[in-house]
This record gives sequence, structure tokens and C-alpha cells, in this order.
Amino acid sequence: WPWSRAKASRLYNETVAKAFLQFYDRTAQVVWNQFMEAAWNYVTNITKKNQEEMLYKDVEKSQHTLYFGTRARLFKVANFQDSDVKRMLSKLLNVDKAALPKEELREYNEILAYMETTYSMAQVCLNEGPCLPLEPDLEEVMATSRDQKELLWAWQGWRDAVGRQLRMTFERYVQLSNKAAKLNGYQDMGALWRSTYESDSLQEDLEQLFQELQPLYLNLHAYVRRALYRFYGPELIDLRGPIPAHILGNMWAQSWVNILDLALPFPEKPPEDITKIMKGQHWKPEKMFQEAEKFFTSMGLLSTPPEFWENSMMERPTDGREVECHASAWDFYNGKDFRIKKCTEVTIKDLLSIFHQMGHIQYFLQYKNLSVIFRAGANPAFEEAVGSVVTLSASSHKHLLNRGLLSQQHQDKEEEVNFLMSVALEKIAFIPFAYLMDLFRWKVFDGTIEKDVYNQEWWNLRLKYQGLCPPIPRTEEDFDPGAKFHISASLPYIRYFLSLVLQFQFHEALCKASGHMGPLHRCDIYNSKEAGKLLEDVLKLGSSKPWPEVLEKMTGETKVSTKALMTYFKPLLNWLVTENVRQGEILGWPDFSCSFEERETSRAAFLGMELNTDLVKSWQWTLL
Ligand SMILES: C[C@H](N[C@H](C(=O)O)[C@@H]1CCCN1C(=O)[C@@H](N)CC(=O)O)C(=O)N1CCC[C@H]1C(=O)O
Ligand SMILES: [Zn+2]
Repeated sequence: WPWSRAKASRLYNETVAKAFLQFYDRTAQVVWNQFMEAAWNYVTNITKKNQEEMLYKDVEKSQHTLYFGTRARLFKVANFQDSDVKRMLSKLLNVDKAALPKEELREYNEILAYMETTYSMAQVCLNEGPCLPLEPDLEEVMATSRDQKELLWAWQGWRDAVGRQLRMTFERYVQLSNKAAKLNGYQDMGALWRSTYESDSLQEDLEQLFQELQPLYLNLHAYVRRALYRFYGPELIDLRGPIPAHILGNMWAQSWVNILDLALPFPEKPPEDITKIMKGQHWKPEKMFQEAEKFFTSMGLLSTPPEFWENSMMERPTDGREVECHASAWDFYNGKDFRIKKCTEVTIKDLLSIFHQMGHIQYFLQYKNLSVIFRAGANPAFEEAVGSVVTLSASSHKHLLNRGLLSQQHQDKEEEVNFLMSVALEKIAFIPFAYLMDLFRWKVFDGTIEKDVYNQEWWNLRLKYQGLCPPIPRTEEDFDPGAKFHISASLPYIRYFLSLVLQFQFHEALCKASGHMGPLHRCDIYNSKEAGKLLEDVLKLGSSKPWPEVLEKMTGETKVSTKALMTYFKPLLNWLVTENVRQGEILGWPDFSCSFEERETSRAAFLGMELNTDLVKSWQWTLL
């Protein structure tokens, strides 16, 4: 190639750079597409042969990345004019795991496949009876059982089947991850992950957002703790302590919406059971995907190509194939093939989750004509926020009524508080979980958390940020973080924390564009071409511009702000604070442990905590 013959770097000029990038783009589309096909074949039919094929294609992809990554370094971008060329070249410099020597790259890819497959194939067996997979069975138990012994069985069984198996492998994964990061010029893998946000104040900004959301979370935590106390009694709940992690309706306690029935502010006005209505209307998975797509096309956004409907996996296969059920959206980087893989059940929860996945597909469609280098969200949180922002409208009373999924015409004040509580149990409960997932991994990568204390440090963070504790004593034989998909699949998570704030900021901007008047939580942007245009202009930029510029295009602001989220939940916060003061609730968990065995080990953690109760008390009064 011309540049390989170039005598001096003076030939590595901007014109050559453009040819170099075009050649990269054309070849990357082929190499990445082949890898995605092999990866898809593996996760939708887990066999040794398919794993070998995927590992082989992964090596090819890494060779391609390394070839271009090393040559990109030779261009003197400083005096280049074209900002796109400069931005593309700088993105090529990070070759991630491709920097590892051949043998270690092979070992690393085998470790990644082993961890993700262990998670996807794990089951928990009843004494004589069947073995239950996570989806839908164990998740169903965690969501619907109100017998704390049964909940404990599923909670502990899942962690024995997954976390314990990954403990040793994870240690080697950390070593190789950090080696790869260092070979790319980063301190550790956490630093490499954080670099995608192009901000040197990311961690401080995130902590600031978390602190702003604390009053909302602490009030919800105290209120839910009271509700669980009423149902499970004092032998399980200490009204001044953390909540046992197995009774929140979710395997990881990351969403509490499944215990809405126990925490309904006005139980005499329960919301309609939309899952029942869907089943009564004979909804099928395909109809759920069509419903989600229709939301986007109603806004004038792009529809999915035929390949989507031909190639997606919308249900768990019944032909005995082992598959990875964790839902995901796939871009095959050929501008034509986009898919969702989901073991869909006909429930409102899965319908809303499909909106999230369809948001990824819409982003893929909007940026499909960009260079592959720019086929990503403005930052990973933008990717996550697109589907979630549409879900905020799709889950509104107005929208569900309009789509025939609710029959009750209007919502009175009390029903509205019930509705806001259901959204808060999904969104507010999620805040500290989404924050601590990468706080934990960043500390593991930078060595603050050493391998012989992984599990107790995990639980110290779960105590400090979520106000949870393990229902039974944990040891360093356990590896509870590994029981969460993204940790076994080595997928960063801070994107979901940032997306939680961003999606409300987007919601406010899109609702304004749609001409919505009135409370934010009643807004439904369905059918709004103005909102669709605003969203389209943002999505088609992909990652070609720094994300603050993209955020400004959408919202007029260049900074992530919790203002919209606080506006959305204001009516609920008022109700919560009044209720908590009436009950004389303690905000936070000064008793810091669930059971006497726990008391000793976590005392040190608690005493080291910054949580300052006087500060918290002051909030209570200001909020009042
Ligand atoms: C159910 C959802 N699955 C992820 C998602 O949709 O984000 C999957 C797996 C990880 C990445 N991914 C993708 O699809 C990517 N290809 C998207 C992209 O292109 O970046 C998920 O994990 N969620 C939803 C909310 C909280 C979190 C959870 O359930 O904890
Ligand atoms: Zn997502």
C-alpha cells in the first residue's frame, strides 16, 4: 500500500490519511460483519464448534484492528485540517485487547467466552425436580414469590451456580484486562473504559449526580423498607438497617417494580394488570416487536428492514439449542442487517424492555451510513438513553390507554402517585446499583480492591450505596458480582447510570418539542414528528461529534443535569417525604447490617462511610 512504501512521515499527510481511513472502513465492514455473524451463531446456538468459529473470527478482527491501529499512529494529525479525519484517527489508536501478544489474546478470548457461557448456561436444580434457568424461571421466582425461604433458595442457588464458578477466572481476567489497557497507554482497564466519555472530570461529575439524587433514593429506600417490614415482619427487617437483598423482586435488587403490590401508596386503587390484558388480547412476541417499532415510525423515524424480522431471535428456541437469553441488540455493520436476541415472554415488563432494545436498533439505523468508526452512540449512555426515553412515553397512562392496554379513562391524584411509585421502583431504585457496578470494577482494575477481598468489598459497596445486605453470610469462596450478566460478559455499566439521568433530560426536550403542556410524567411523544426530527438529528451523528455538542443539539444544554428527573418525580417526592415524616422513618441505615454474624464484618465498612446523618437530616427538613 502507498503508505507502507512512504519514506518519511511527511508522506503521511492528510490526503493519504483520507485514503487510509477509507480503506480501513471498507475492510472493517467485512471483518466486523464476519465476526458479528460468528458471535451471533454462537450465542444463539452454544456449541464448541461455534465457539471455535467465533474465537477464530475474533482473532481476525484483532489483527485488522492492530494493523490499522499501529499505522494510524504514524500520521501527524496536529496540523491536519479536517476534524473528522483527526477524530477518526484518534479513535483508531485504541486497539483494546488486540494489543495483547497472540497467546495471551487467545487466553483472554477464551476467558471471556467461558465467563459469558457459564452465566448463560447456569441453572439451579430443585432436589428431585427440574433444573431452572435464570430466564424466565428464576427471574419469575424472584419477581413473584413472597416466601423469603423460596427467594433465598433462588438467590443463593444462582450465586452458587454462577458467581462461585467465575471467581478464579475473574482474577486472571483482571490481570489480562489491565495488561491490554497498559499496552494502549492507559493506567488500567477502568481508565480505558472511562476514556470513551472524553472527560477528565467524569468521576467527579458522576459523584455529583449521585449526591443530587440521594434525597430521592433515601426516601424511597426508607418507604420500601417500611412496606417490607409490614409484610415480612421484624425478624427480617430492621427499620434502622439495610434491606436483605433477596426480597426486592429482582435477582440483583436493581429494580424493585415487582414488589409494587407491597409498596402501593394507595392500595385501594391498584393499577390495572397490563400483562393480563395483553394475554387476554392474545399478544405474541412478534406483535410486541411490531408495537415497539410502530412507536418509532409514528415519530417519522426509520422502520426496520426485512432482515430484522427474518434473522432476529424473538423467543427462546424450543429445538433444544442452548442460547444466551440475556436480551441484546445487534448491529452487523453492513448497513442492512440488524437484530434483537430476546427470550420474550408476553408481559408488560418484556414489552417495555423491547422498547429499550428497539432504541438501539433505531440508533444503528440512523448512523448506518457513517464510517464504522462513528457507528456508536455519542457516548455509551446516549446509546442506552434512546430506548429508555421512548419507554418513558410508552409506559405513560395516556399512551397505554391510547394503545388499548388500559381501559380506565382518567387517573385521579392518588392513582397518579401509584403510577409514579411504579416508575420510581424501576428508575430510582436503579440509581445506586448502576453507579456501584463500575465503582466496584474500577477499584478492582486500579488495585484498590485486591482479589482476596472481592466479595466483601462488593457487599461494602452494596451497603454503602444501595442500603442492602446479603440475606446470609458471604465468604471469599463466593463471587456475587459475577452473578450479574455485565460482569460475567465484561460489559461496562456506568452507561446505564448516566443514561438514567440523560433519559429524563431527553424526555423533557422531546416533550417540549412535541408541544406537550403539563406535568412531565403525563407526556407521550407518540406520533410527534417534531420530537422525531429532533431525535433523528442527534442519532444520525453517531459518535462523530463530542457528546456535549450532541447533547446541546437535543436539549440546549452542554451538561448532564438531574433537573428533569427531579421535575418528573417531584409529586412523588412530596408524597414520600410527608409519608416518611409521618411514620418517623430514619433515612439511611445506621444499624448497617442484617444479621448478627454480619454485624462484626461490616462495622469497619460502616465506620469508614462518608454518609453523614446530620446532612441527611438537613435534607429532610429542606425537602419539607
Ligand atoms: C437487557 C439489556 N441488555 C443490554 C442492552 O440492551 O443494553 C445488552 C447486553 C449488554 C449490551 N447490550 C446491548 O444490547 C448492546 N448491543 C447495546 C449497544 O449496542 O450498545 C440490559 O442489560 N439492560 C437494560 C437496562 C439495564 C441493563 C440490565 O438489564 O442490567
Ligand atoms: Zn441497552
